[in-house]
Amino acid sequence: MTEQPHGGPLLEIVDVRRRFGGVVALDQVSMRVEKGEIVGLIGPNGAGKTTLFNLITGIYRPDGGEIRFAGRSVVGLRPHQIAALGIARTFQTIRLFPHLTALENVMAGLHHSTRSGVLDAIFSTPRHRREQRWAVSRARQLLEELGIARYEHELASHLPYGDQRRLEIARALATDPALVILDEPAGGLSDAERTWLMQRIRQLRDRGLTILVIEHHMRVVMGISDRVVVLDQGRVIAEGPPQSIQADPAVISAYLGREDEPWEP
Ligand SMILES: Nc1ncnc2c1ncn2[C@@H]1O[C@H](COP(=O)(O)OP(=O)(O)OP(=O)(O)O)[C@@H](O)[C@H]1O
Repeated sequence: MTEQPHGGPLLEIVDVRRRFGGVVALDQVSMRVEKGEIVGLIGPNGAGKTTLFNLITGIYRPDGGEIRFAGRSVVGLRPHQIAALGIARTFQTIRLFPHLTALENVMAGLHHSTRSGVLDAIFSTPRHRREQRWAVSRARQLLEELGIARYEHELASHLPYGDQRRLEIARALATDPALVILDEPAGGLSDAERTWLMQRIRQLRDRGLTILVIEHHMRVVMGISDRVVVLDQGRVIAEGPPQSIQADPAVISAYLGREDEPWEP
């Protein structure tokens, strides 16, 4: 993990604002994620959740406010620079390299941890061969940990949907991040797959990883989160442990009458 020890929260978002034309997607949003916790980010469709993820990971720039990771501002950094600081993410719509194998997809995530360059690769230097062996064995270990080792040589696009989601997580973990940002990891999964995912996310937290997760599926988000932050129309309307969020009148009324009914089991 690349983050330096410091006193404050691992991720700190202060008064962040972002508009798209006339739409105010985020309006003075502040929140924090402490090291070693799972924070769930919920809210009705269009609340601004994905926009916030895109600001944290450098895809968009905020119009105002501050985003600090391990005490340092990441505003204005490029996505790959933010990733190198120790933030990894998965996407709402799976983004794998479909024509690479499962193993190669994870190795792509390992790329920044290796030091050999193009010339090392062309001349197959001892350093390059050593690093390749290390990358293969680390990638295999991650496939094993995510329960998809049997697909090592399968093209990513040939994996069943739920296993593609697992592969995305394996690839995110390959960068050895301090913070993992998961965008609807339970989307499209079966009940059994969701239960497995919840256990796995808690195990990652227990091993010291910090996790920020957008999730529409309430059983999942309430089951895994240490804290839940609720966005509605670009503002934080509630924040607290899952039990208090489920009983919060502002949260219930934000969801009432919406299509994405939140409280299904
Ligand atoms: N690139 C963009 N261009 C224009 N408007 C955008 C863009 N991205 C987001 N928005 C708008 O910003 C608002 C917040 O969208 P966002 O996707 O962040 O919400 P969300 O909470 O992630 O929703 P969902 O749960 O449906 O994914 C919406 O009104 C959306 O239409």
